[in-house]
Amino acid sequence: MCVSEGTYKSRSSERLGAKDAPTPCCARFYESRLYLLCIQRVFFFSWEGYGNTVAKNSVYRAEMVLQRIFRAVIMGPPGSGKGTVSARITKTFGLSHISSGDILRSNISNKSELGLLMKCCIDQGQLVPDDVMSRLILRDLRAMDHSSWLLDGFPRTVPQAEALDDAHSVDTVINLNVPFQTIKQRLTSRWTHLPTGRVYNVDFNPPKVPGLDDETGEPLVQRDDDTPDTVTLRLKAYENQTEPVLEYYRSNGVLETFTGTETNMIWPHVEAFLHKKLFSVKQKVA
Ligand SMILES: Nc1nc2c(ncn2[C@@H]2O[C@H](COP(=O)(O)OP(=O)(O)O)[C@@H](O)[C@H]2O)c(=O)[nH]1
Ligand SMILES: Nc1ncnc2c1ncn2[C@@H]1O[C@H](COP(=O)(O)OP(=O)(O)O)[C@@H](O)[C@H]1O
Repeated sequence: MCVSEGTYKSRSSERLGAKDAPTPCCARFYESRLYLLCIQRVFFFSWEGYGNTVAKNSVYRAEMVLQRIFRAVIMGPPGSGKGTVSARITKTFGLSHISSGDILRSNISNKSELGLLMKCCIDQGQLVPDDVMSRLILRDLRAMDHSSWLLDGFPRTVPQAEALDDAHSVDTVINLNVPFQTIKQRLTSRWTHLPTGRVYNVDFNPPKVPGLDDETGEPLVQRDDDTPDTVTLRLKAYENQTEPVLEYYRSNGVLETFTGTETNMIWPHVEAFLHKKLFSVKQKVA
């Protein structure tokens, strides 16, 4: 169901408080005549880049082939290493990786009107409205009915988590708990290969040739929303809108939190946890 402009505004101001009520970008989504058109496009658009990512990731390691579908979500503040850890999870366990940010950026690169409105939200450090986002992701998940997946960047609000729950059951939620101070420095030195979402960092994992993607040789870019001011706004949005989702999953008994300041220290714990989790899923089925 589409949320009306009035409903959206009143829900948002309840959640954010009057001073944080929706700012021009999101309001423009709803005021614009484009809105209905956007919703339709969310249903019918197809993204080649996204299809390729899914295809690449669907090669399962033989020993990890599951007899039951396994669905996971990875959460954490911007820059906590969700993309980096997701790449390791997909490589090790063969889950298909779906990144909401990559899907949005792929849409933006098409220069559609919907994409421009999304870019406006992203560049202002705001979240894209829930109903647009939920339709976008759930539509893609419907096309993966028989796959195990790892969802990165969605849900980011409680209504998004509820929309996901209505459609799919989530086996586990991996929460990367990394201090904000660590994050700020990482994001301003993040370089991204936009077509695949591969990320690099001048300190942590620099590309072999500065400025170029290791696999394709294509140029890397710094994201427009990785500036210090926008990072501050994104962290605020995380605190206000995404932290309640952690509580939602904690009370559902599926949240697993990993705390630290370095991905290389966190990763072995995530890997061991998933090994155990996947093994127990397999045992239950056998
Ligand atoms: N210095 C440092 N950088 C890291 C570490 N882990 C990830 N990064 C970098 O931090 C940035 C943000 O990581 P990313 O996986 O994109 O985080 P996401 O925003 O949560 O998806 C990227 O440039 C990564 O290469 C780490 O342990 N140390
Ligand atoms: N589930 C979502 N709901 C609303 N907005 C989203 C969602 N996922 C991504 N976005 C938008 O895209 C931006 C970039 O997301 P992402 O690539 O996941 O960033 P990061 O990995 O640094 O947290 C977010 O700051 C937000 O504006």
